[in-house]
Amino acid sequence: MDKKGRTVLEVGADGVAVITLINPPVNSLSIDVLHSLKANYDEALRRNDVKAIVVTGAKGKFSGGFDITAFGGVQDGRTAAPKPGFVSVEVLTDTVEGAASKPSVAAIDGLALGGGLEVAMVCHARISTAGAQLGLPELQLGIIPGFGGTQRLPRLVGLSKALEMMLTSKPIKGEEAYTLGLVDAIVSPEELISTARRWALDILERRRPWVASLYKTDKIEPLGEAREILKFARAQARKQAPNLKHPLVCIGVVEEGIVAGPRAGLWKEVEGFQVLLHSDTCKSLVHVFFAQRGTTKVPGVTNRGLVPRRVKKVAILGGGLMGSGIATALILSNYPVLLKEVNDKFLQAGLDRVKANLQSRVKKGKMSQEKFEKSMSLIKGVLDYEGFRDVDMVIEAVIENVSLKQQIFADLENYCPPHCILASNTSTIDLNLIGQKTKSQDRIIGAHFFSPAHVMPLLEIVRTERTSPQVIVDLLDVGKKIKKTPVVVGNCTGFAVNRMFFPYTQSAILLVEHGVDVYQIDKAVTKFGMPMGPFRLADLVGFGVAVATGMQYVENFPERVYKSMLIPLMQEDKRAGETTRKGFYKYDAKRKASPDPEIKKYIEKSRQISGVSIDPKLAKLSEKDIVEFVFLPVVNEACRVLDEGIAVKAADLDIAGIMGMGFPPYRGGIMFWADSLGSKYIYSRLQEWTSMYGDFFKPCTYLAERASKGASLRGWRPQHSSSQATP
Ligand SMILES: C[C@H](O)CC(=O)SCCNC(=O)CCNC(=O)[C@H](O)C(C)(C)COP(=O)(O)OP(=O)(O)OC[C@H]1O[C@@H](n2cnc3c(N)ncnc32)[C@H](O)[C@@H]1OP(=O)(O)O
Repeated sequence: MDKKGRTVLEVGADGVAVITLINPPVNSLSIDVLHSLKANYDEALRRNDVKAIVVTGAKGKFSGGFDITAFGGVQDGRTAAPKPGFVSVEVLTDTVEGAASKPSVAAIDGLALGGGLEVAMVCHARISTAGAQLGLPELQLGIIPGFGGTQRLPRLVGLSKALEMMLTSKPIKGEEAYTLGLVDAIVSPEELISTARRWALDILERRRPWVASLYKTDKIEPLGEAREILKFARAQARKQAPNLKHPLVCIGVVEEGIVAGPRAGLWKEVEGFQVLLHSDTCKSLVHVFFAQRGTTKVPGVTNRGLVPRRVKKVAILGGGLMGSGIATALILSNYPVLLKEVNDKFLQAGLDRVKANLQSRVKKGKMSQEKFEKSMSLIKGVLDYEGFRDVDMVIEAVIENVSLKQQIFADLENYCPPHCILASNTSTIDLNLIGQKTKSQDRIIGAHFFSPAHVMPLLEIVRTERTSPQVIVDLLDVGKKIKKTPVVVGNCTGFAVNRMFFPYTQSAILLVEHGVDVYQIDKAVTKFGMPMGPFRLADLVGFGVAVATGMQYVENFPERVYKSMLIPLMQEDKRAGETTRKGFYKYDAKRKASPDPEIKKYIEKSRQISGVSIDPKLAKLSEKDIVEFVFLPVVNEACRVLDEGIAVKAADLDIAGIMGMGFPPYRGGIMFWADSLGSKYIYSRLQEWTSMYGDFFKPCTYLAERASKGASLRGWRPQHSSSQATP
């Protein structure tokens, strides 16, 4: 079998051996790289012409850490992993760090993450470039550092900072690493290797200290203080991520090192790593890691060798909540933007919203005043189309009105240059309809942002059967530049996210009409990991939107809409959600939600209209049952979305749900989670509920087929990856 990566050893006339990690694209530490690293180290330590060692990574990147593609194989036993503790203790601690006669220096450029930084911390000094990223992001994958990072990082930067870096998974830049003492010098990329070589010789000749990080004690806080820090970190972890064990394991392992000594800590790390590697959380988060990177791989589009065209100027139509949010996202990434409105008043309001969005960043310390001013200088308000003659992309974000949008697109065709991308932020209207009065169907595309657009990470890119691949590639590139995760989907009611999650509120309402408590549902769903339950979400979005969306669904999927008057009844009484201070919850002046007993009367009335009576079986629903009632219809709709080719692959739906709705990533996404329950189980539950509560729950053909074979829901790719899909 082909080897996956290697290291090379080169010995210079100065007696310094440079060992280079080579495994593109990020020089990850595959099992082959680790074996090769050990072999080269053994050789360097053995050879008489080698006095000192420098470790570095090829092509300006030290290492992105352990090879994440190897996780699956190790988890299911296909890949023979080295025995526990072999890399961490035997190779890195006892051979490299413990080398009695030859010092090692890490030369870091680009990135040193996870296992990469752990290898560097084992060296006796670290030289870095200013822009390099250093961090231990293992927790984002559901594991803890496994090559001694939990022990060495606190000894190099102190306990508080080390815990912060590990628990948030956020890397730091070389400059900060130098201030903290994680690296010993900052140099330019050109001087990196030569400085590291000299440094290694200086250590050998005792002109610089020979430091084994594992045994440093000067940065570690005294025991009493350390215990307080650990206690605080534990409380925070329990509060922020009550469903997750691995942050607590990490804190426990760090504590062991402080209380019982670093070697005991190393072994506890080995033990914790092994257990977590096989956890469902790790499997889910690794899936999410690759799924997120996979959204930009669209068969028939991104494999054609098309190069994204440069978008130099963007125009946005509409300065409302969405338009101003989109404008904010664009100027934050240095795109010059024209914001068009219909009159001065609206225009000023739009510009003010953009300003407020940026100011809130300044207030939170996330943006400097200088960057604020620079960003604001990139936006220009206009009232006509004159400035549109040299824009490369337009994003329309006006109200959801078909004839208005048709007129706008016809105007755009007249004013914008012929190459200009014509995007709409519609969340409901058919893009074919929007472009009906133009001859530019090939450059019409959906750019569906989620509110608030400058914060939410998802960008649904909606293609019609006529959108050209070049335009999709262009928008994918813009999406990446404005730091969104783009997911390419087909044209249908609600596209992927809203369509999948329409049944989310629907089944919750069905349960309520059958006697389940509103707040019990929200509690079960938030405990499962959603940022908020369906009722709190409905309040946030506002009932106006809920009713309008509901109508779209009744029109397009009448057979599977649960028709309830609950929301319209409340809306009639001017309870329309958070903005009216009353919805399913009541809100105080600070918008804090609390349950409202008054909603009982609306529920009673809507129950009567629906002709539904309280079902005593549902009165004692467990939290698990509530979660399944709410999410299995979402899975059912997701299956339809996949089967119709609206989504290219199931993993895209996982990411869409995570990024667009806040589905907990540690459950892997909606389809990944569904497969953990099994298609047979889901099918049988939906069937049972269909017989009891009607066709709202009826499993779709795709789900029925998969269940009959006992097959996974994800392991299938649509034959037609086109956007064409009729609901
Ligand atoms: C024992 C140890 O303690 C355990 C570990 O080390 S676990 C690993 C810890 N390391 C990490 O978590 C880092 C993960 N990687 C990242 O955060 C980012 O990829 C990065 C910052 C390195 C680069 O980001 P960016 O430049 O935006 O490129 P990105 O698209 O993410 O990655 C480029 C490619 O490298 C791959 N890649 C990145 N890190 C990888 C890794 N550690 N292993 C395998 N592949 C990796 C990506 O999958 C992607 O592949 P693709 O082109 O086929 O999609």
